[in-house]
Amino acid sequence: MARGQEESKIPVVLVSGFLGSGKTTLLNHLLRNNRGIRIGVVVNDFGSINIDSMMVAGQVDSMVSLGNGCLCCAVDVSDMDSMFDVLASSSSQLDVIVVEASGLAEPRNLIRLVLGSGNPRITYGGLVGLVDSVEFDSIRSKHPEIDSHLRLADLVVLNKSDLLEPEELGAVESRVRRVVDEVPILITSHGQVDAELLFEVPERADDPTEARQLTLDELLYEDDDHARHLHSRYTTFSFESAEPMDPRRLVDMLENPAGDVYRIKGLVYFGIDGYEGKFVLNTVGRHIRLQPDIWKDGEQRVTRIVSIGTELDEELIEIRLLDCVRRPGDPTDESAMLPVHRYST
Ligand SMILES: Nc1nc2c(ncn2[C@@H]2O[C@H](COP(=O)(O)OP(=O)(O)OP(=O)(O)O)[C@@H](O)[C@H]2O)c(=O)[nH]1
Repeated sequence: MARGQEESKIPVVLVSGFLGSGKTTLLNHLLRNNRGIRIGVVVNDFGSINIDSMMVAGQVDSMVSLGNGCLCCAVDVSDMDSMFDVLASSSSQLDVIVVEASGLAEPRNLIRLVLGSGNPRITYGGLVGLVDSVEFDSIRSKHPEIDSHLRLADLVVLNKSDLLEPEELGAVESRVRRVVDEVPILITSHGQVDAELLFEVPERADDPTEARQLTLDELLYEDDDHARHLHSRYTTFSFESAEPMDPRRLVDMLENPAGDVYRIKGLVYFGIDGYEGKFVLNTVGRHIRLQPDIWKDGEQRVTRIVSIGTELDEELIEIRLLDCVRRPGDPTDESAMLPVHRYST
């Protein structure tokens, strides 16, 4: 364990990966299967509605009631250091802090923040780079900078292996291997990574000193090419409606999203007889999921949807989403839910 080096220090492990690669899924898995490790969580989301933290918070709530010391904080990058102060306070007694980077974050900047933290109890615990094995090639062709992000990782997690045939998966793994060279690659599905594996600092197989490429000085003085900064190319659009949504029009919109939307996530309220619960919405590229869930006590019945993409036509997206709001005369019986069932199992 990284802690072994200095008993009082808490390793901060960064989890990065492009939009939709499975960071929240991995985090939820870790929190559910923490093996008694006390995990503090920082969610650094991008977008005005912090859906990731809502999802993770759902897990953390239940864990807190079990008394295992999980914390969850949604923060902006600039708040990270004060977050570390709170998390590392002696009362929290955490074993590790996991930071879920926004899908658009530059991992180098996050590493800088951790290495530059003024908190004496914090130590950099390594970077986990998630890869969506299905989308790897197409993301890379649009964002060649992904290669350098992955090379910073201590462990590359090749996720969504369940969606590929073994042969295809092997081919993707070889391509990732060519990019990351000696960085260990772990093949998983649904972010099922053993907590104990992540909370060690993996040594590079060939040269343990290579990790020193990430010294503070080098990170601070290396000039980022901001023209290629992912944030500058991606925008988010947040939508909220207290009125229920029409399932058929919403599914149609998801199947044919407006403009260059890469990822849609959120919570949907249909309010159909027998389907009064919430639906957790996740689309990655053409992959759509609408998973039924229950509202927590006191949770507002609203639909919240965040669209993420390049050069979003916000006006058009809003028109399309407003068109999905239920109108008088729309069916409200069980059959109205049929289009949703295609994506809810
Ligand atoms: N089939 C399959 N689906 C997965 C796997 N991992 C994650 N997913 C699904 O992929 C979608 C995106 O996963 P998230 O965990 O939200 O991804 P993320 O990286 O946190 O996404 P951003 O916050 O947008 O960057 C969700 O619908 C997940 O259920 C996997 O291994 N296999």
